[in-house]
Amino acid sequence: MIQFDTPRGAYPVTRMRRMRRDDFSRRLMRETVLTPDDLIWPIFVLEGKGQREAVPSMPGVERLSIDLLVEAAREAQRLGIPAMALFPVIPMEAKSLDAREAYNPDGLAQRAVRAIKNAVPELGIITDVALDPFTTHGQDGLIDDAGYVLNDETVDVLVRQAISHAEAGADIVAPSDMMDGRIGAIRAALEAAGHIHTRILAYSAKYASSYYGPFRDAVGSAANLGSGNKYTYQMDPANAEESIHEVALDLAEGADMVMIKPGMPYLDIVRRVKDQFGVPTCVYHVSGEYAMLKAASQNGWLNEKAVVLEAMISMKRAGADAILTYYAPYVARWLAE
Ligand SMILES: NCc1[nH]cc(CCC(=O)O)c1CC(=O)O
Ligand SMILES: [Mg+2]
Repeated sequence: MIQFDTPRGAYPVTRMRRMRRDDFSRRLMRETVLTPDDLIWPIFVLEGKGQREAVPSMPGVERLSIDLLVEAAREAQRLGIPAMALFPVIPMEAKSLDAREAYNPDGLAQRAVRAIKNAVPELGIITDVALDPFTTHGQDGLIDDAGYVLNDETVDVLVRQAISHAEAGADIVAPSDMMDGRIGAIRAALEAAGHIHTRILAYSAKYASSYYGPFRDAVGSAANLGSGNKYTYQMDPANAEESIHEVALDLAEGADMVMIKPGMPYLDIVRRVKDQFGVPTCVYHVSGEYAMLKAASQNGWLNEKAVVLEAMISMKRAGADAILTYYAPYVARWLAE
């Protein structure tokens, strides 16, 4: 037997395992809790009636027509999920170079908002403010002859889109495009139009991530984007300090909440932002993260419930106040068991 002539640290006065021994003491010292209040449920919305389409790269996620979306909203309410985020799937014939369908008062997103607010008024509705579902090229903005995404011209369209969402009854508008100055422009327009209660969830630190692939399949922008990329507006995954600069600007321009995206590979950013600003901080557990966990679970390689709940608690532990995740209804059901 090895003989130690000096005490090994603080042992045995301090035995870290004492508190871990029993369930009651583990519960007493648990630092982070997860509840359905932490969840935002993203849903893809389709034209038509009674339409339900699977997303091949996201097993378990479906695109729903508005009538079925309203059923899902009732389910969210029953499960105690505070809010839903809507992502419209726009038919090719409604896409254009100027993305004018984005601010059509009778567009798919605007009709979806009205239908849900009519049926389930207490459920928070978040709309995506970005042009990629509406452009023929799949970029989040208007482009010049060289294909460069124009900032200020795009912001003008985003403002019209955000106002049309607020007029339809959206509680939160969420610009996910990464143009400069759009938060300030949208805030000013909302105030001027009397929408002083409409919250802005700013995608402040949105990275140019390859984890968005399944989402682009789901909304059908992958084919339009082709071999294009979003490097001239979304952030470089190598950067962290820049996220602080981005968040500071969006808060100064009037954001109520900020979003870090993607989720698990970017938890260092979540922690930095939360520590630095102490504002409502959301994290987007994106489509590729969903696809990875789902695929491994379907193969029997991971225990789905265990790994998903671990992913959720990790995002909260990093400082997230709310988690936007395709797993939201699963998580709410597991928490209710
Ligand atoms: N405005 C685009 C948008 N909004 C949400 C996502 C991705 C979300 C996900 O992967 O779940 C994207 C993709 C992109 O930037 O190309
Ligand atoms: Mg910015």
